[in-house]
Amino acid sequence: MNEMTRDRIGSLDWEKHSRELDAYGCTILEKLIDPDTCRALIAHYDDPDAFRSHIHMARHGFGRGEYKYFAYPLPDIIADLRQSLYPPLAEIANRWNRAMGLDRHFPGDHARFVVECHGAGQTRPTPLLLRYGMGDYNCLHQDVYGDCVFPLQVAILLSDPETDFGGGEFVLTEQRPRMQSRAEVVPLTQGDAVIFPVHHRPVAGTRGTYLVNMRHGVSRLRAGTRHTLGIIFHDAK
Ligand SMILES: O=C(O)CCC(=O)C(=O)O
Ligand SMILES: [Fe+2]
Repeated sequence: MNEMTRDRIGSLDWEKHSRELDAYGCTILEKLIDPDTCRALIAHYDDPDAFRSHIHMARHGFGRGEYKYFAYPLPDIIADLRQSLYPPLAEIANRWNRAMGLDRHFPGDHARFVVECHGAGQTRPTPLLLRYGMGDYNCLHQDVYGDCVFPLQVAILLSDPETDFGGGEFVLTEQRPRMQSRAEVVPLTQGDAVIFPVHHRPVAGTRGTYLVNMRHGVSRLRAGTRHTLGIIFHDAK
């Protein structure tokens, strides 16, 4: 693993990010990726050998725009990010499971978790690059690909909202039992990563902990082109 990525991620203020995830259902890692690396990642989009599949969202009713799932072996930087981001997130996921009274315990390192996914028949990699042009959007959704689910995921904005695109905000919605839904718009600058729940999270209420259902998506692009890197920790069937 790349020492720099691991050290940088290890030295982040995980107590703060953990608190923000508990309070709001999302947290931002500012400037996780530098602009040169963002551009290098965007350039991968046109490499035909890097991906296992190419999805046109409109064909599936997912929105408008496209994305590609990376093939194994992942490019080094993506493998590094997936491995380095996983351990602090597994601690949060395990704490959340305890709060929800679930037995499920996630192993401390990603390689061991991937073995569990593979055992459940989920063997295809899920990190993806997304590309949106003017008028494109991503409908609210949940990235569940089977029974083996790691409950947190990360999206990294590779484009610069100052110069590359307009609109295209990252949006989260939170459906609370017997209550109206809450929306969160996440302001990202180039290289920022947002951490958010895949499908639900626990919220501490006056009468104990309850589960809220979460979805994420992207609002319509008003101008330009927007690229994102998505890091999902479970593999797919
Ligand atoms: O483009 C985005 O910001 C959202 C991408 C997404 O849905 C994901 O990474 O799972
Ligand atoms: Fe997604």
